[in-house]
Amino acid sequence: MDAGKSGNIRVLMFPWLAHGHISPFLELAKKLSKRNFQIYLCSTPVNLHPLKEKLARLNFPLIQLVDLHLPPLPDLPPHYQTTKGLPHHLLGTLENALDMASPTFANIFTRINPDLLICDIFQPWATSLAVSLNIPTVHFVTFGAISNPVELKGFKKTGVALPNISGGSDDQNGSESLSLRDRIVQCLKQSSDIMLIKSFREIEAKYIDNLSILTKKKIVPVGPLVQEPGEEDERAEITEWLNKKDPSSVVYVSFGTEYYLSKEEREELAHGLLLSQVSFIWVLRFPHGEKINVKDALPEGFAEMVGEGGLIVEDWAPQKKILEHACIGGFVSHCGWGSVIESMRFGVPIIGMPMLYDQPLNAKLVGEVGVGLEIKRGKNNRKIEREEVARVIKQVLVEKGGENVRRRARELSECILGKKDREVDQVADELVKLCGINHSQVW
Ligand SMILES: C[C@@H]1O[C@H](OP(=O)(O)OP(=O)(O)OC[C@H]2O[C@@H](n3ccc(=O)[nH]c3=O)[C@H](O)[C@@H]2O)[C@H](O)[C@H](O)[C@H]1O
Repeated sequence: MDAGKSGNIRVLMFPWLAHGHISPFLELAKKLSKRNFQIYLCSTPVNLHPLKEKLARLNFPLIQLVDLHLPPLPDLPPHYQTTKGLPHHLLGTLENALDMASPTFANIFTRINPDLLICDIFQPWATSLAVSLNIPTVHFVTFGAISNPVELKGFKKTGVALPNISGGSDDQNGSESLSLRDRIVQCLKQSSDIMLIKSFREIEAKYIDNLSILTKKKIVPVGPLVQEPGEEDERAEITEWLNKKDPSSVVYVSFGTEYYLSKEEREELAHGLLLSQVSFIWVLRFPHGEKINVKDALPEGFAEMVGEGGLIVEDWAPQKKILEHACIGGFVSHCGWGSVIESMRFGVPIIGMPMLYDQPLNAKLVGEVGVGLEIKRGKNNRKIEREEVARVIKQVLVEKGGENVRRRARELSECILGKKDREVDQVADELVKLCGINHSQVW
């Protein structure tokens, strides 16, 4: 970096191709651009297209979206170049396709000539490129410190598979691409001494400190970074249904953008919702090309039994808008990190139903912070059971026993609101120091 340079620091941001990663990068880009950082956000066209329209409506002149075209692969057409809606068996293919795009990324990098690269921890070749050009790299971890990257073995302890996104196994059984753990370790070894994380000390202080010791880096929390619901998220039919419900009387059910319930899980969840007698709004999603119609996807006569007591939303729902609504009293969630933080921001207690990756650890954190309870799986078969689903929903939303959780969720939401953007100011300071440029920032 050129210490003599002044003006706006130019940041190239390069998240992994997942909605749950791109959203936090975009929110950080918005906040840094308001502090005069020039941001270039790089991803595949299918990931950037919905952002183009949104950013055009909002006022972020210092954010530029940069298309990265992956090499054409027979089973990975352009609309599959994202994890959103991608059939699970293609995750490794997507990871390999991104690796194959490293020369294209190198051309983008040299054309933009950034002062700083903010990158995910799955693309070590991007970090290597920056190091070779003497440009500092900062990694931005979009999941919690509790599931910190260095202790990936923790995922095994919780009995869930690692994301097989690298095509190879985590045990590096000679697969042609790097294992997830190797990607992360290589990234951490090459990057600068600070690492950003989408978290905050009020919920993760001990895990953030532990991560700093493990990685020997200064861990800089960026705060909750929750996108405030905009008018564009309005879905009149959903708002109309919610407006008819009493305060805190409805449970919202969603499993993020990458997990799809099995038939058996849908059955148990559906019957659990019926048994709970709590009104619900349930986002029902299927991978591209595997969509089932709602009538066949749910138990026989479910719609008739539920009547106005439940609303099924297919494919996509305005999650922040729903969580913000006064009638929502709980969130049955897979505990993806983005959903956990959003539920905390809007003060909605979580009924954890973790599935994969970091989600069991996120569910553990939710319990430790006191803003939710976890649906325990069957002792022998670790399966979801309808009676347990109903028990936890009723406890969190209705019963006296859930009062502490409901109160703690409200308290944490007020704490988050009171923080404003304190963490982002510190992030901006750290990046200016790292780049050694007289950055003209006013905030
Ligand atoms: C970091 C990684 O993100 C992954 O993303 P995933 O999409 O599964 O879940 P979230 O992180 O909750 O992210 C999901 C995001 O999609 C939004 N949404 C989802 C469904 C919908 O119908 N409408 C919406 O607006 C939601 O508001 C959230 O922002 C995995 O969790 C993984 O565990 C986590 O470590």
